[in-house]
Amino acid sequence: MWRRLGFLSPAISSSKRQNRIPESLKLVMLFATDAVKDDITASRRPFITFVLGGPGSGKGTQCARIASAFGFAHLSAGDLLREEMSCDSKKGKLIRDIIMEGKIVPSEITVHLIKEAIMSSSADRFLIDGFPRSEENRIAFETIIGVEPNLVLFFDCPEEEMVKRVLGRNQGRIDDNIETIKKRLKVFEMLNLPVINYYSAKGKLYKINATGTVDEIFEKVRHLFGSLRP
Ligand SMILES: Nc1ncnc2c1ncn2[C@@H]1O[C@H](COP(=O)(O)OP(=O)(O)O)[C@@H](O)[C@H]1O
Ligand SMILES: O=c1ccn([C@@H]2O[C@H](COP(=O)(O)OP(=O)(O)O)[C@@H](O)[C@H]2O)c(=O)[nH]1
Ligand SMILES: [Mg+2]
Repeated sequence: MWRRLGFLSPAISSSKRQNRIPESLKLVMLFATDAVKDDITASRRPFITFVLGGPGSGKGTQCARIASAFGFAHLSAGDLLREEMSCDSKKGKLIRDIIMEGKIVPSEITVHLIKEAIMSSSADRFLIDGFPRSEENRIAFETIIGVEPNLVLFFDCPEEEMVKRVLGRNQGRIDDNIETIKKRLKVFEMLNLPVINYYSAKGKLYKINATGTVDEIFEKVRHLFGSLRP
């Protein structure tokens, strides 16, 4: 059942550049001592699935189905950020500006929100939807939270289909417009594909062809989760 995928073709040759860790994040990592990590991992070791794919590939839709069929808690990084963005604060405004530009919010903000959400849940299995979006995100999560994902799902969808879906989403999102979508697709290719390649090389990636109906795609996902014993 477990398909081990080889390397996907590297999208860019400059992934090293993307690995640079900003000084502010280095400091957070320095203080991510074992005591802090133990917050999450001391009493339990939750089963963690990262759910990746470009904008409109169907991550949120499939996560909702997986959550209800297999008892996972669904944490959408984008939803957590949008909630924080609605606060009338400096941080809220920073997040809004970054999302509007289709860029990636600093890792320490996103990892903190995910950590809080995991800690306030009693679930033993989590879907982390739309994260990590860059190698820097991935390294921050693994350093600060202190665990690696058990499984990484990648919804592989042609750009044309993703654009069509996002433009039809109709949820009033500030980033669901053609200008921002173009930027998000570039960011996905430049920063997210290296993360996908990383987990592929580690044998943790499960790639799903995300074309077809929601039911057809869920059938493939159901097959995978049905074979797991988390
Ligand atoms: N397989 C599918 N076929 C057609 N439309 C879909 C499919 N899966 C999701 N959608 C629709 O496409 C839009 C984007 O889906 P969503 O799950 O929000 O994607 P993502 O979280 O990856 O951005 C939504 O309006 C959703 O209803
Ligand atoms: O870990 C994350 C998740 C999301 N975002 C930002 O939030 C936006 C929307 O993310 P979401 O996952 O909701 O979009 P989707 O891919 O589902 O359309 C992204 O384009 C980014 O600007 C981010 O910076 N870090
Ligand atoms: Mg989504």
